[in-house]
Amino acid sequence: MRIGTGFDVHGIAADRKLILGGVEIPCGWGLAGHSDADVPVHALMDAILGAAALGDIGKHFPDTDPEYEGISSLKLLERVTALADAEGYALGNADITVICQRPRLADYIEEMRRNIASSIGVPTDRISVKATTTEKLGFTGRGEGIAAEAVCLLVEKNINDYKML
Ligand SMILES: Nc1ccn([C@@H]2O[C@H](COP(=O)(O)O)[C@@H](O)[C@H]2O)c(=O)n1
Ligand SMILES: C[C@@]1(CO)OP(=O)(O)OP(=O)(O)OC[C@H]1O
Repeated sequence: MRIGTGFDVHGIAADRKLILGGVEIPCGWGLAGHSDADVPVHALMDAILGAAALGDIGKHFPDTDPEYEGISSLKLLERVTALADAEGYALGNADITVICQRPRLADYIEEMRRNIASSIGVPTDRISVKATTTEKLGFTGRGEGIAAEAVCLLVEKNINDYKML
C-alpha cells in the first residue's frame, strides 16, 4: 500500500463556471485555470500521482498545452487512474476536503463523490468529499479563492479484492 497527499488552490474568476467534483455549482462566478479548474479533483490527482511517485499534474498535463484548455478534470482523473494502474496500483480510498467560505457545498457533496468514483472506476464508498470554511479568515475566508486537499491510499491491484477496514 502507498499513501499520497495533494493540495491545490485556484483564484476566483468572475467570468467562469464553478466546477467542483465535476458538479457545476450555480453561484455566478467560477475559478481561474487552464482546465475547468476543478480544484478538489486536482488535489486528488496529485495525491494519486504522489502515492505512485509519478510526479504531479503539471508534469503530466502542462498548462501550456492547448489540449488541456478547458478540459474536464474528471477526464484528467481517468488518465491519472490509468497511470497508477500501469504501475500496478488501484485506489483503495480517498478523502478530499474543499476549503471555501462560499458557496455552501453540502447539497452537492454526494454528486461529487459519485462523479469522482465513476471517473476512477471504484464504488462511491471509497471516495469521501468534505467541505469546510476558514471562518472568514485568510484568502479562502475572504472569498479570493478555493483550496482543496486530498489524501489517498493506493493498493496493489493483485490484492484489490481485500476488504476495506
Ligand atoms: N463551503 C462550505 C463550507 C462548509 N460547509 C458545511 O458546513 C459545516 C461547517 O463548516 P465550518 O467551516 O464551520 O466547519 C461543514 O462541516 C460542512 O458540512 C459547506 O457545506 N460548504
Ligand atoms: C490542470 C492543469 C491542466 O493544464 O491546468 P490548471 O487548470 O491551470 O490547473 P493547475 O492546478 O494549475 O494544474 C496545472 C495543469 O495540470
